[in-house]
Amino acid sequence: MLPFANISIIGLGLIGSSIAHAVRESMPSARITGFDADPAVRARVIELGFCDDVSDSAGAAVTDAGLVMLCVPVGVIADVAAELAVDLPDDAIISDVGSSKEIVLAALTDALPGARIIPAHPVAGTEHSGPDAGFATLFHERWCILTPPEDAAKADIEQVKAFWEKLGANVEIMGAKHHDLVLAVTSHLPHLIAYTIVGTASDLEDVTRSEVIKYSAGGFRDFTRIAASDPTMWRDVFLSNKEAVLEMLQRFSEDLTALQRAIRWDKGDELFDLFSKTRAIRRRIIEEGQDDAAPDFGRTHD
Ligand SMILES: NC(=O)C1=CN([C@@H]2O[C@H](COP(=O)(O)OP(=O)(O)OC[C@H]3O[C@@H](n4cnc5c(N)ncnc54)[C@H](O)[C@@H]3O)[C@@H](O)[C@H]2O)C=CC1
Ligand SMILES: O=C(O)C(=O)Cc1ccc(O)cc1
Repeated sequence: MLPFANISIIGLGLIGSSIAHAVRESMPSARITGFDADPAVRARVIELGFCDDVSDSAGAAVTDAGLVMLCVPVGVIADVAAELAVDLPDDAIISDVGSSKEIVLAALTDALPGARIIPAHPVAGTEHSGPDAGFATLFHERWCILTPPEDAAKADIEQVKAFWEKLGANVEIMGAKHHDLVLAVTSHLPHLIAYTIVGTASDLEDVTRSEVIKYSAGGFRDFTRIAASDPTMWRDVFLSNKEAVLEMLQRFSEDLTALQRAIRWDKGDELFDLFSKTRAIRRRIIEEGQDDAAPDFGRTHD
């Protein structure tokens, strides 16, 4: 049985379009209605044909929905929820794919009192954005974390879980606050480090830009991929998960200072011990078959 017969997707970029492609593949009889605030995106989605209907307002897109999936940057979720509030059917489940969850849960609860809210975060993506970037297999064997409010109906959680499993994801359920702490270290901090390191390299006066490009082997190249991620989306992630990101950044700077000291004072044993520990972590990830599901260094989709 289909988890949902009518699915509305608000925001038709990388994640929204990937969900649409994946629904088309795994639930071909489900009807997909889309909306995006950008008219150029709407026009492109009509050309690409991955929605059955493209509406010209968020409200019009949700009137028949069983599931509404908000696939917009976290910073506009509250506005979008307010925009569609009067048109949201009483029995629809509203969900999202935002990378930080505590703020999303608060925004949806405020804007849509009494609604059936089951936030989600597929821990899968790429550095690309827009409706051309989506693909049906994005969620295969990747984690999708649901962060339902404490009073959510079990049946609603199960229905959204079944939906993501149909798209090929493995589903985990956790509290929004815990999600934000975990993702701060596994995804948000790595992105922040990538943005920093690529920025630092491009600022160096005695290394020309062409040398940075020419010799960007291995590690640095992986960082440039991450640092090419969407600026709007990542600005919103850092501002919406401020507390956890700052906490992890504090720990990271302390560890960096310790490493700095070890290099300065020739503490080879300390460096060797740390690098052995980190190598063991990587090997465990590979052994457990999680290298593709790990968030998310070095993963490319071309
Ligand atoms: N990019 C990634 O790898 C991942 C992103 N996410 C989350 O998914 C969400 C969407 O990200 P992407 O698809 O990558 O971004 P994207 O930039 O590819 O798509 C976002 C779309 O939302 C539209 N939009 C912006 N404001 C809107 C509004 N007020 N009403 C309707 N549409 C609006 C934009 O025009 C754009 O087409 C974000 O919340 C992000 O945190 C989650 C997992 C992975
Ligand atoms: O492209 C990568 O390596 C990513 O890390 C993709 C990604 C970006 C944001 C998320 O919330 C989850 C996954």
